[in-house]
Amino acid sequence: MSMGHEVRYRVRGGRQLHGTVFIQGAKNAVLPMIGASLMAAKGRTVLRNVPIIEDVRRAVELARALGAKAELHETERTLVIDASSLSSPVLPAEIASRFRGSFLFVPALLHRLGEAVIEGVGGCNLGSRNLDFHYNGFKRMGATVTEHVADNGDGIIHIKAGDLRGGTLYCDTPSHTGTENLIMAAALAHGTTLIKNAALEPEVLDNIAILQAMGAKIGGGGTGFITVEGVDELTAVEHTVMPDRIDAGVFVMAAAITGGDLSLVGASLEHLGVAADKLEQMGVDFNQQGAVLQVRRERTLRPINVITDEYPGFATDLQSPIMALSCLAEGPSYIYERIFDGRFKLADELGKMGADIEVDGNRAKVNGPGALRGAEVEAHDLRCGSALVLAGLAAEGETTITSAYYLDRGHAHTAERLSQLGAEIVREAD
Ligand SMILES: CC(=O)N[C@H]1[C@@H](OP(=O)(O)OP(=O)(O)OC[C@H]2O[C@@H](n3ccc(=O)[nH]c3=O)[C@H](O)[C@@H]2O)O[C@H](CO)[C@@H](O)[C@@H]1O
Ligand SMILES: C=C(OP(=O)(O)O)C(=O)O
Repeated sequence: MSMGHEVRYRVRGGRQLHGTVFIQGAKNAVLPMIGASLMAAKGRTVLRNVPIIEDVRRAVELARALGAKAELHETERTLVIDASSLSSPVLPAEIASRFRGSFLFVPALLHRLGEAVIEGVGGCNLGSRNLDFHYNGFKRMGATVTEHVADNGDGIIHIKAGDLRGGTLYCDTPSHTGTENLIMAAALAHGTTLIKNAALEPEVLDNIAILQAMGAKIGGGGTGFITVEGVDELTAVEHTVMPDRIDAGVFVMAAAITGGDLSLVGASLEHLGVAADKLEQMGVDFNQQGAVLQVRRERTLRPINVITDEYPGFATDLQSPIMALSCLAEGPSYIYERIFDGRFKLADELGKMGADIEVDGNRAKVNGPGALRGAEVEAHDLRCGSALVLAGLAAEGETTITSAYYLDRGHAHTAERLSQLGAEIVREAD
């Protein structure tokens, strides 16, 4: 992926973190909401608590490339979208291939323009990441999907909507964006849709909430069986994006890896699912006080067993961060990655910092405890990046993290927020 510029983080380890940190709005909630806002043929959608991350900047560029008006007010963390002028069905590769969430714009294009042309879909490279549940669902609703090869050799996918009608749809496994895309496609389709094996993630529920406010008729959110009764139009609304549970999880682990204590504004123990229990077993103390989650780690870190799963299981996006944390645990930790087949490149990077990790397919054994030392390491994907920042916070000496655009895809103001808590970290871009 071409970045345009190189982003690096430099971290000097050894400082305990203390203080209060604001958890950003959720990346995986705001991206489908931007897609949803493009379904409103008139009016302006106002999204609040928008995380100022690279994926949101790309989504704004993409919305504009499609003809919508989109203004990101960074200080106010507010995004205003007027999709009345939506005019192009083409998701151009140079923007869309930089983030996975671009595919969440497809339902709006199908309903508003009758077609979508996909030149590329991006996101973190985590092994095979198929979209068959999405395509199969669109097809069952009456769309046709064709693929041809462009002059430059790239595959281009053309979806023609025809007259989308409700039906019985399913996900083979409860896909997060797959569920969101099928709900959005069904929201303006004729008739009723049933989606079986739907995802239960809190971000899916937040997306259902904004769609309901827009006028969509959706039932069964959070149960695995979602019903959608198609309506004729959706109206623009104002909505506040939920807090990012992965950002929260990373700050919990920043407290844990440095032996500090933090107040996380907006973090919810419930949204952490099984990750909260695993962190507690490792030695983290939690105290939920309304919408502020207090965390501290005073005890020795104990080793852990992690199996990633769909919500409320252990989130795959927190798997890399907990691998970094488990390097310091008193004994061997076992990690089984069930969602993505290419998410262990981090092990080699942590190895450069002195960690002892054995990888066998989708299973890893982290032989703790081992002291981490600063090194030059590469963020191969977003969560690899956040894990390396955590490792850097605990390492002796300086850690330089390159390819850190990936980290900026999903975390806002990382260096500023950590510095305020006492960390020594700077971001450099050239
Ligand atoms: C923008 C966004 O919300 N990204 C999140 C979303 O990604 P995303 O929605 O892409 O993840 P999915 O839940 O769809 O993918 C889970 C698994 O299902 C497979 N699959 C998925 C769809 C499909 O049509 N066919 C198929 O085989 C994938 O290859 C993967 O192995 O959920 C992931 C899992 O919680 C998170 O890591 C990502 O941060
Ligand atoms: C895999 C991730 O995101 P995306 O689906 O946007 O690539 C992630 O957030 O770690």
